[in-house]
Amino acid sequence: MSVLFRSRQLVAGRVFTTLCSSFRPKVNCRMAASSSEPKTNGPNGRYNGRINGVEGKSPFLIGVAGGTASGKSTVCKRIMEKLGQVDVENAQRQVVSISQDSFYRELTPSDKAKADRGQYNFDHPDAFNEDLIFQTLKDILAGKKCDIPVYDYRTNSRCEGQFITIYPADVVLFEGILVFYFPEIRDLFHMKLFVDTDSDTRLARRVPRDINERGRDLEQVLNQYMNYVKPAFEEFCLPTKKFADVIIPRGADNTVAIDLIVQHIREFVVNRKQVRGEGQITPSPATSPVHGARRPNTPDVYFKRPH
Ligand SMILES: Nc1ncnc2c1ncn2[C@@H]1O[C@H](COP(=O)(O)OP(=O)(O)O)[C@@H](O)[C@H]1O
Ligand SMILES: Nc1ccn([C@@H]2O[C@H](COP(=O)(O)O)[C@@H](O)[C@H]2O)c(=O)n1
Repeated sequence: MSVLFRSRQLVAGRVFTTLCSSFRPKVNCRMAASSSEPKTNGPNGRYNGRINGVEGKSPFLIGVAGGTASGKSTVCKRIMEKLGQVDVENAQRQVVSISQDSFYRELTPSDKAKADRGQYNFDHPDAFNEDLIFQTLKDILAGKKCDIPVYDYRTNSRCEGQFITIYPADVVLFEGILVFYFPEIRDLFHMKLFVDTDSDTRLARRVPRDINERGRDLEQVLNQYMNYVKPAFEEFCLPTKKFADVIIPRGADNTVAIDLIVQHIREFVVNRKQVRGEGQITPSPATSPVHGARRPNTPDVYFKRPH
């Protein structure tokens, strides 16, 4: 196994400076399933000697942070595509992606007026409903079905009465600019990714996106960027890069990094389904395992707890 990881590290080059420690085997699931063994507590005592602490019912929760327009949602989409999950009906999905933007606080009338003038700081941690994020992720980890608010950037508010239902899944991706900012939330993730795209590229992507998709004009986008987005990125988002297990330079262009992450997810899912005696996740034909197919019954494919 260590040979495999060493060769993976060489393939990925500088991308995976922390990946090796993420993959370091600490719990063999076959052993962990035994009730006679000593219990091994992970962050928040969640593991307790079993996969995610609840005998395979809890999803593998992945946090995906990074600056605005770094490609967080695109990376999540690529991961889902490679796992053959994009065309799967919502209720049947084994891998789901949720945006932190769904958890912006409802604005007071005066804040709403500020937001309409581009003078509200949506990049400050206070703009997010931290308690709702925490409770939602706890519910997801408990295997509960959850309703996530739908957010409308054009009105700077939630869409009244509209929710996306998240059904219990094997893997949940939670992406956003400040997903690693709040310690209690950060500690919930089993794996933490940081999408590291250079700031000129991010601005060049944000401008057309905000104009075309978020109903803004050029002046508003640039003012907001200079007054709020850039300073908040430096103060609140960038310092959270140090919490990442895997840093992904160039975002979705970095197919090597994405393939390695997908491989890790697949190993988790395969192992859990073995433990539960179920079928396996269906990879899309486009999926390209970095080191080729591996036999699912051999011990080296059992999920290795990342922390
Ligand atoms: N690798 C890429 N090459 C070109 N455009 C990209 C790439 N990744 C993302 N984009 C575009 O940049 C914009 C922001 O990407 P997105 O994934 O939504 O970022 P984030 O979720 O970090 O805000 C979108 O318009 C997206 O289509
Ligand atoms: N009403 C809003 C809410 C958020 N924003 C900006 O969105 C950015 C976060 O989303 P990304 O997809 O870019 O990660 C954040 O930088 C906010 O400035 C907004 O403009 N309006």
